[in-house]
Amino acid sequence: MKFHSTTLNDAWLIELEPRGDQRGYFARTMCQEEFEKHGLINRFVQQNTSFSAQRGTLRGLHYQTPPYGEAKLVRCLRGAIVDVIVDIRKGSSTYLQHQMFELTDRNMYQLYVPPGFAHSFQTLNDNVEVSYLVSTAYNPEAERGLNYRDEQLGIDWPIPVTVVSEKDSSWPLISEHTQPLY
Ligand SMILES: Cc1cn([C@H]2C[C@H](O)[C@@H](COP(=O)(O)OP(=O)(O)O[C@H]3O[C@@H](C)C(=O)[C@@H](O)[C@H]3O)O2)c(=O)[nH]c1=O
Repeated sequence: MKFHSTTLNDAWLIELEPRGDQRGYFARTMCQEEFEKHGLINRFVQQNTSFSAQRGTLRGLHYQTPPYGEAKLVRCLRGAIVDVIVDIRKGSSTYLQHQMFELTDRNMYQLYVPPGFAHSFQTLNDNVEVSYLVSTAYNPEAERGLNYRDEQLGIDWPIPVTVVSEKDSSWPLISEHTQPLY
């Protein structure tokens, strides 16, 4: 695995290193030792998969409040997505900055999202499957979101949003929060 730093503190774009032969390829997608060497959380408690039928579907931006913050390791198994993450850690020098990454079933990239980040993705084609590991169990009481239309975030979604859950269209704007986000 190759670890590429991003513009955001502690978030990493991880490039798989496939070993090819006449059958196809083999690649590691997570390695406790290599993750530890790079200072990444290397213990995951849940693996999730989601399928989105329609191009333009948006999920997010989601996070869990402390002490239930999660690291996520995200990979697109079918189709393509743009994955957008936002640093919501108040003391961080990249606070409220976001970055967008294209993850596809071909490009061998996966994204490591540290705790204290809001996470989202938009699908770039129909029938998209995304799989991700998380380091903390799902806790509905700690579940929060940023609004994908929040102008303060200024996210330039690459294509029109076609499908979004009611929950995700109703997250408050950052300016409406009276407490720190994270
Ligand atoms: C996340 C999650 C949801 N659920 C349930 C709640 C609900 O009934 C159904 C669908 O949940 P959601 O609408 O939150 O699914 P979704 O919008 O796909 O949520 C996911 O979005 C991406 C962007 C992330 O970063 C993930 O961590 C997760 O929050 O599944 C679980 O049972 N366990 C879980 O771990």
